[in-house]
Amino acid sequence: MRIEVKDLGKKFNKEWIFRHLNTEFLQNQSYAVTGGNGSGKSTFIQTLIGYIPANEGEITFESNGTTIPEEKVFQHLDIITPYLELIEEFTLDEFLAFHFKFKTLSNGYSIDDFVNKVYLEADRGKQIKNYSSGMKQRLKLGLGFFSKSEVCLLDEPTTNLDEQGIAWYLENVKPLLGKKLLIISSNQKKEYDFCDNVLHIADYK
Ligand SMILES: Nc1ncnc2c1ncn2[C@@H]1O[C@H](COP(=O)(O)OP(=O)(O)OP(=O)(O)O)[C@@H](O)[C@H]1O
Repeated sequence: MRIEVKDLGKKFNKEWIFRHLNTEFLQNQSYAVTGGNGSGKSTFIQTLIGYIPANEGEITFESNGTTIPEEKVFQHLDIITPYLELIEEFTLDEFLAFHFKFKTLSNGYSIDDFVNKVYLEADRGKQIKNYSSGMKQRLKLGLGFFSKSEVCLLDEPTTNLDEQGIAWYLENVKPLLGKKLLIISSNQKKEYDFCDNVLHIADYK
């Protein structure tokens, strides 16, 4: 998987958040997208995956030299963001049965393995709306960590995690290095200091 970004620009009203952004994201490499609060990290991630439209430029997703049609891009990636809503009415078991109809677990993983990995065994029959914010975040991150998708995008990954949760994040994100195309949007060094490449969003003002 390779993502090519050509002359990308996004503005809200008359203000450019970023402009003339040219870069590429290569298979099995890791990238941090950094910048202060309000610099445009989340906007960039959302524009990259087509969740919000760009005002200028082009984004191409390629697999084995073939362009992936826009409507199929989602089959290749997991995106974990604070604005991603879980289906709160579902219990964990119901949610995972639904989610993994569309996505595939990592090789050799079962739903039970997934539940163990995100430390939610005791809560699998509970509706997600009754989870704490940290439990929801562990579940969301697990969807990126323990899936077979080639691309994992993490926006502010340790939001709502306590010290133990942050240690769990680091323990599980690092094995993805060299195995997935990993893009982490963050302004906290400890969330991304293991990445091979850094993109400062403010360089594209
Ligand atoms: N839907 C929107 N309409 C208008 N302005 C927006 C919208 N979404 C974001 N912005 C503006 O775009 C700028 C970048 O916001 P963004 O959320 O991408 O920053 P960020 O780097 O992710 O910030 P943080 O670190 O605080 O999460 C901000 O000035 C924000 O107010």
